[in-house]
Amino acid sequence: MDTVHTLLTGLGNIGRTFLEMLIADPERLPRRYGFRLKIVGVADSTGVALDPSGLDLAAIVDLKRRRLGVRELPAFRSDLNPVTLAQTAEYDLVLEATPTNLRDGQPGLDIVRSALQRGKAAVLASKGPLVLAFQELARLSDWADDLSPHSQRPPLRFSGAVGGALPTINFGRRDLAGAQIERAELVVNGTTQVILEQMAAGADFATALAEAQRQGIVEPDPSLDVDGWDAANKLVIFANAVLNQPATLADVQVRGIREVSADDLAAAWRAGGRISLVATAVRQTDGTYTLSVAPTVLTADHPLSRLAHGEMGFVIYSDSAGRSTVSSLEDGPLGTCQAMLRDVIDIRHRLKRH
Ligand SMILES: NC(=O)C1=CN([C@@H]2O[C@H](COP(=O)(O)OP(=O)(O)OC[C@H]3O[C@@H](n4cnc5c(N)ncnc54)[C@H](OP(=O)(O)O)[C@@H]3O)[C@@H](O)[C@H]2O)C=CC1
Ligand SMILES: N[C@@H](CC=O)C(=O)O
Repeated sequence: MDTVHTLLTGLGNIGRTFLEMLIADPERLPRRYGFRLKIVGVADSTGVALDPSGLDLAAIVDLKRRRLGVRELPAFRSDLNPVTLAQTAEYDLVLEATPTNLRDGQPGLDIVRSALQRGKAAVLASKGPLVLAFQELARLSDWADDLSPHSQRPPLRFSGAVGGALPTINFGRRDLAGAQIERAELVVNGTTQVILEQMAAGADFATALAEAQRQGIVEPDPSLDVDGWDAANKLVIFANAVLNQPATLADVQVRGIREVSADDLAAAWRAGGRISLVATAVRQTDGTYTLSVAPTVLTADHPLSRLAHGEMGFVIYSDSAGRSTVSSLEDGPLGTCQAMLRDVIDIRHRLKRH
């Protein structure tokens, strides 16, 4: 049985849920895919634990549920931080789920950079490294070879970073290959979906935000969701990864949901539609895309107007595939963890070929 030695950085809603998912069915990967994930290193804000023979996942989950840190673990390493862990440990793959930091992308950026520089694979849930350094990370990884299965560069995957289980990146790159995307409308922020639905049902903003937080989908800094930056992050990643446009946040016009009123919401719902925070890319005659994020009225005839219960979705118009609509109703952070797992399985298949 093959073993993929793995680091997991960030043990919050995503990192902890990922471990719970592994614990819930430990035989799923070996049975169906012929390999095991062995978590040899973890990191949270209290530090790093490392055990080359494999950490006790149940103990880590128990610790995090009690809001304690990895410094309590017997395998705690006071001489390491998350970046030096990625730089020095023996492993095959890093799963990165620390907070999205739009100032300098740290610590996620140096974790992923170090892993790729050492030829290790990386799977990200966090968006900061991709938003701030997509082109650099692409050059270090198999993105430089257009994800060729024959690439000798380490694999980089992040399908969960752009809408969790919603297959935004995979669909755009793989299933629309050969088509020219004319317009993409992405509803990829679950938090604002929940807030706007709760407010439409009569809740005030604070109560609506608290409900999204209870579901475990709000960013550590909720203004990233509410002010549109999480959706803008995802649009920047989509632009780089799918539209081949090396966009940055400066290229996106961003408006969040703070000015949406209960009256606006009620009017949209009464008319059979809804309001969602939509990230839009529109192809211009020169081949570039304009990028924007804004609360948008989706009238009853819009393909995404039926999204409900925090559901996310996208509609993409292309020259040859016509109109493609995909949606995903996820159970809190678990959908993102599934997306990370599908990335791991994809990577495993690629590495096995070499
Ligand atoms: N929640 C979701 O539904 C989704 C989240 N994401 C992305 O995944 C990432 C994690 O999100 P989420 O799990 O919700 O966030 P949380 O705030 O729940 O967890 C963040 C984790 O990172 C740890 N951490 C904070 N600072 C550092 C540091 N300097 N070094 C190492 N670890 C650190 C925290 O430690 P401690 O436990 O000690 O506080 C915590 O374990 C974010 O980038 C987010 O954008 C992507 C898709 C969906
Ligand atoms: N805060 C994000 C989490 C996933 O990226 C959201 O609400 O969608």
